[in-house]
Amino acid sequence: MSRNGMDSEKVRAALRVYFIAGSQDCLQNPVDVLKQALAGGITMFQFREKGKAARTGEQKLELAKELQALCQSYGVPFIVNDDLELALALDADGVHVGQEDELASVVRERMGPDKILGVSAHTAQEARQAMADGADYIGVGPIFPTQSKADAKEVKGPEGIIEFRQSGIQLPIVGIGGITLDNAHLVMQAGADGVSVISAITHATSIEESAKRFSHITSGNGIL
Ligand SMILES: Cc1ncc(COP(=O)(O)OP(=O)(O)O)c(N)n1
Ligand SMILES: Cc1ncsc1CCOP(=O)(O)O
Ligand SMILES: [Mg+2]
Repeated sequence: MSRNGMDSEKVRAALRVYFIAGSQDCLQNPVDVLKQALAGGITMFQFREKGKAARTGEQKLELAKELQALCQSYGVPFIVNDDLELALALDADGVHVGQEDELASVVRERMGPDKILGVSAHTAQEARQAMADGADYIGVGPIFPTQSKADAKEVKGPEGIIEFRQSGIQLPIVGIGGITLDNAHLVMQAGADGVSVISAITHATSIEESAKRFSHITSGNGIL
């Protein structure tokens, strides 16, 4: 057991197919989207209700509760993006913060040792700081160009993950940004423990099939 409660091997396993979504990403009811993604085998879910079309206040809270209950029924961790107060109110499984959000050290302090803390890191220095702050994993990206985040930083390519590993970062890493069924294997080969995906699942013709294929690719079985 690591000092942050969740065993790092369990974190690595949970990162394999890390689905992220909010209502702004979905072409159908987000509850139905998550149901299909769970049926397809996603291993972790991040509630990221963000942007102009996002729900706020009571509507955001109600949606979060519904999505959390679904995750619980599958035994899949439910992580909240950015909103520490919401995560605390729901007793969510964890929080993901970026460099412009609440300080990771504060999030760890307020959530306690047993919750999952994810931090976005763009440099090895940020990754080391995240570890010192009690992060369980780091999100590295955008690996490829993305349409899902307007203020995304410059594209890193899978090389970005290779560089992190070469500089000695051993924390669990999930790649994010523009990851599809065609390029996910490159992210895993670069040294990531998993892939974080929004549009390749939310916009898929079959959400369940897309999640299943990501699961297959990230389990080391190659491209279907
Ligand atoms: C798994 C994962 N990695 C990175 C991010 C991006 O976080 P951040 O940089 O704070 O940007 P927003 O998602 O808040 O717009 C993430 N959400 N998840
Ligand atoms: C939240 C986030 N952070 C970096 S890229 C990104 C969006 C990823 O979305 P997509 O999988 O649709 O490219
Ligand atoms: Mg953020």
